[in-house]
Amino acid sequence: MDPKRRAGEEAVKLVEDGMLVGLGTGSTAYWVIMEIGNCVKAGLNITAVPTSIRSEELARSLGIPLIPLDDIPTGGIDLTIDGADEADGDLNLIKGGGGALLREKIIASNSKRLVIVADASKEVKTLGQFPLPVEIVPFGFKLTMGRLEAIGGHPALRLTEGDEPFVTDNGNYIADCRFGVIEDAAALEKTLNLIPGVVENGLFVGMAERIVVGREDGNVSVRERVRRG
Ligand SMILES: O=C[C@H](O)[C@H](O)[C@H](O)COP(=O)(O)O
Repeated sequence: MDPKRRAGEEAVKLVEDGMLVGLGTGSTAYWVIMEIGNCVKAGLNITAVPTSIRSEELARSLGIPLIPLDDIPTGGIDLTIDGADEADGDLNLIKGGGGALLREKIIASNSKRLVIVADASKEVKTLGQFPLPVEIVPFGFKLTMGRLEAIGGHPALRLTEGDEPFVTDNGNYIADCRFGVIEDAAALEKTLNLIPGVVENGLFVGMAERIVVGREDGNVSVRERVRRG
């Protein structure tokens, strides 16, 4: 079985009756949503909120009950299960390879628990090999990219296969940045979000509670965040 599928199915064991569940985005979260769909068909009673239009469509097609975000209290999501592009030893993450980082971060920051599903390729010692997605507004995007360049981000505008700017679910662009090794993810996250024109960035610092990793040998490993201080 695909390691991503194995991780997804294992993580869904954390979903309990009555929960409000955040549905992630991407090829690993796909398996989470599929498995939640199976559980709902088998009688699991949950409601869910999606992190992208793609995940919303998939969830709807599977009959997973969705509720509008505006109908839930701040911080009211019980559990969100989502993928990641990189996860370091402290479970700090790079997300947004699929362009869903803004909605994912809003959902994650309103979740009591964030559980990450991944295959082993996502585990890294230090973040930064995967280009860091930064969501920027189209207005003045070249100026904003100049600011990202000035702080060492070497930004590249994400393009579609047709060479048009990739547009997020929120109508924005993505600048994929190469900062090299990211020693202080918390500081970089803040610095980026202070640049006018930047909406959000793909660094998720101190948010994930645990990571469920599907491995090629058929095993699944679970690692929890060590709380410091
Ligand atoms: O924008 C996309 C999300 O952050 C994904 O969760 C992330 O890119 C990981 O996706 P995948 O599981 O497909 O590698």
